[in-house]
Amino acid sequence: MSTQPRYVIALDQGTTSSRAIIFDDQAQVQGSAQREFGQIYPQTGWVEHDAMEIWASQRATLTEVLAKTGIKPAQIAAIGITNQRETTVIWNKRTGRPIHNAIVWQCRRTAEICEQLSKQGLSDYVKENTGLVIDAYFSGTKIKWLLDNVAGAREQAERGELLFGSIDTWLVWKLTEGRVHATDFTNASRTMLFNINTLQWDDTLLTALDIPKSLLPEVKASGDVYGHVQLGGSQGGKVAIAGVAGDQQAALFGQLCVHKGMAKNTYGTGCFLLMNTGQQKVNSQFGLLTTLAIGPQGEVNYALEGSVFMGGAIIQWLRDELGLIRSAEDTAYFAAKVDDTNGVYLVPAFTGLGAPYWDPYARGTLIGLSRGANRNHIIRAALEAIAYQSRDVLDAMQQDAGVTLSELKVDGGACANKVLMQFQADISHIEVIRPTVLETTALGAAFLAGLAVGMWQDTAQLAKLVSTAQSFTPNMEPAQREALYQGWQKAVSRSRHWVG
Ligand SMILES: Nc1ncnc2c1ncn2[C@@H]1O[C@H](COP(=O)(O)OP(=O)(O)O)[C@@H](O)[C@H]1O
Ligand SMILES: O=P(O)(O)OC[C@H](O)CO
Repeated sequence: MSTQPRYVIALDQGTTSSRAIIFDDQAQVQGSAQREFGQIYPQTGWVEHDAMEIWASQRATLTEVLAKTGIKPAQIAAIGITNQRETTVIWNKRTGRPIHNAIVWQCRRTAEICEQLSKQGLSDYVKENTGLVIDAYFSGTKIKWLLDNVAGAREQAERGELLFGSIDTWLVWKLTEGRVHATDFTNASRTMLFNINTLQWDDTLLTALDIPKSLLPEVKASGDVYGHVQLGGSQGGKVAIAGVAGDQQAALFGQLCVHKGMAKNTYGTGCFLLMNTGQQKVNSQFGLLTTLAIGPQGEVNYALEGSVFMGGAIIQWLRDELGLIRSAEDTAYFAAKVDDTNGVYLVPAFTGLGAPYWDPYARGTLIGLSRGANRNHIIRAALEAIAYQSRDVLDAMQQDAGVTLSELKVDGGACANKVLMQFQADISHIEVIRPTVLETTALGAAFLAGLAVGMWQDTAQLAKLVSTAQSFTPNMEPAQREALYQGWQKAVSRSRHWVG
């Protein structure tokens, strides 16, 4: 067997599981390992992870994927890391132990801190300098909460004994045995503490949130070498950690959306639609976020992002709460039994609506029911809701960026569903392009890692390695499309401002 380093490992640390995937130099998956870990809900609306469990699960997948494939550390050119974004860990730099569970991106406990920031008149400042809206989603207020609520934390932080990290930073620290405390631009841009104009930590926001700068990691390019990890014990070897990016930006890179005007939609638990806007920072007028992404040379680019909270999660609800299906795959079968939803709309505003509405008071609505409405119609309405929400974001994005997209690249678990993909093409009047490798997030991290150590030369070479598995061409009359979409907008308006 050749010992040439012709493989890269992507560590994909997600909200519900940790994965390790080995890609070869043709960008083909050679093996993978996955471990789920616990979700901790201490109170309504609070979500935590045990950062030590995350580390253990990620380390285990790394060991397992090497054992499964028989690939030796010497054959690994580099390891890339991609991660659930915003989730916040603070640990003691001497002991390497977290001072508290990680506060997860979904956690709403800091809503009050956000209200105070808004009352201080910081909304415009935050939008202009971080590209974000003031929201509990991002790391900044989570850090403040930990410093204010964990006994002794603030004093320790002021003595320089604590470190903050998003999950990438935590994993790099652990993998390098405490030698490297760093993050990348894409993850930094989700903290609400990072100035996306100057590419520096923002002193005004650090002061407003009372966060000592000594807590913060060094910020590096996504395609830099971050450090080295010893793989395979004393018989093994050192491998570079080269390539770090937040999962949605990694997926954008994995789809090779590295130029202005290229967009992808990831259909996972939620849907995350990102468009690369190149060196141009677009300030959204329609409720989207401005965030950092990665350009063709690994340089910092800007992107617009629309986050939809309920994507594939609607399908889990049909399965787990309504018992209408046994598995997510069943939805395509039942939905295909009917031509349309018979006028039924499902607005999945279970936790309010994200982009472009940002209405925390909206609630789920099943509307348009008539005596003939049956299970198949409701299942179809659930699938269509994923596509309608994506169209909402897509329309906002095209208006903000002043472009008309000719194609939308897709990935994520739910894009396996052909009915959903065809309806997305129809309702958005756009060509939907599904790649052969659906693990685009991991592929993006692998690409960054391989490029950083010279296993691949440039993105033009990478473009030759990826292929389209299937494309879905729009095939709906304009009048029908607009009538359906108007129905959706009417249904959305009925779901809004329901509570509070
Ligand atoms: N064939 C399918 N049709 C519709 N939804 C699906 C299908 N397969 C998976 N899903 C949904 O996709 C989600 C899983 O996708 P994945 O990319 O693994 O998400 P995440 O990374 O957010 O955990 C689940 O919410 C599931 O309900
Ligand atoms: O772990 P995922 O795939 O649910 O992604 C989470 C996002 O990064 C949150 O912003």
